Amino acid sequence: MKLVYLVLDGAAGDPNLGKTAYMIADKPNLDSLAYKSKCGLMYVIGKGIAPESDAAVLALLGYDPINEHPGRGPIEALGVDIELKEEKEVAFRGNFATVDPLTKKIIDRRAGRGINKEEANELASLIDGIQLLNGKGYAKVKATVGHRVVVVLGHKEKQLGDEVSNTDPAYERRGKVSVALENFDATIKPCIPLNQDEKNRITCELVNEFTERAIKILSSSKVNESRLKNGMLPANAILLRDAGTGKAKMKDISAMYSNLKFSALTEMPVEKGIAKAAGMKMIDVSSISGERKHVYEQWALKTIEALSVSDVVYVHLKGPDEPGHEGNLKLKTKIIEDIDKYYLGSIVKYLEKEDIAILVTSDHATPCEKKAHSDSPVPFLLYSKNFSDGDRIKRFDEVECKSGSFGLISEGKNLLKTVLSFLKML
Ligand SMILES: O=C(O)[C@H](O)COP(=O)(O)O
Repeated sequence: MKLVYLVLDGAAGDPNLGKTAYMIADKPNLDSLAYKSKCGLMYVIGKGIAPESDAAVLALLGYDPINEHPGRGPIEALGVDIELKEEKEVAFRGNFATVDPLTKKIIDRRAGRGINKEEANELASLIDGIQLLNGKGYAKVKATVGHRVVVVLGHKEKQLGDEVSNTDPAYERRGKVSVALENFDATIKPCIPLNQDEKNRITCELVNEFTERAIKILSSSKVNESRLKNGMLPANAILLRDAGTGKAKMKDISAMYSNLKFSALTEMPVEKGIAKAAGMKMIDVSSISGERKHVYEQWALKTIEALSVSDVVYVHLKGPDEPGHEGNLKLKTKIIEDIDKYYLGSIVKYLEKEDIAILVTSDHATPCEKKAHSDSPVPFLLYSKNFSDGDRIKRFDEVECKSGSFGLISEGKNLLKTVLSFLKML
């Protein structure tokens, strides 16, 4: 038996707030799969926790998202092949954002999301390599996808700690993980040490000086001059979150699951970094771009190819999350429909012919009404053609899956082992 593990990023919503994209979408493949599948609902990390994708994906893969978390900063750095010097460098996930340079009020946490690759690389190059703390410290900045950057702060002599707060007010640091906040004061926060350790204080000095310097340099950049001229928001600040030091290390995922072979198809640095740290075979999809129809059909082909060399193929599609953050229910629904039509439409017949199971879920809910991640439980379905007793659920959504035979899973970290055991793959 083999398994396709399909994660639709942020696709779930909260039916208590209104009809969700899953409920509205015309998704014949997901709905007919649900009818023949065993379904359920799941708190990905736990009730009351609105996870970021990093902790959520760790849980979906069976890691403890709190105690086995290598830190999002190092994960994103690994995702874009940045090596970290242990305890001499700290990595952060960053956002290009738009702020009022005087008040540090945040106008847009993502500078309107309209940053193209050339602009992002040009802006990053202006602050990459700046010296800090009178030459004792330094910054490395790498643009990744859209408004996202990886920032590495280093010190030439002193040890650095990673127990420091976020300057990005939208995510609150709780131990190794950050949780999404529904309400927050949209102002860049000072970075403060989370304990008295001297090395954390030094990291905070680096962060706060870097934040100030970045605003000054970016605000006077030619890129932002032309963005303003074209009526776009300037990307004149970097919001930092999820500090981590040292290489992202995780248990080898094959060793966790009876030496099953895992492959991964991912889009974003965070999922790429997790898959690499877990020891998965990375399937290169970087050359696939263009219209969603083409992208999803190509991803389906790559999934089928990966199945020839893997027992489990992890597929993480980012699509539905961003319109969730923008509150755009229409676009979120359309993207789910396109995934259903072009990805699942290209693979379901193959799975049935080859007797391959598929597990479909989300890493978290991103309800359009909240424009943020929420702790709402996410629906999942497990399909295998051998199931004679599917749940006869008519639609794949948050309401219908509640009555699925898997019931409500309280912690997503138990899902994969449960499913692999159920499929007798362990
Ligand atoms: O898209 C991402 O990178 C995250 O899931 C959301 O991060 P953001 O709120 O900083 O965009």
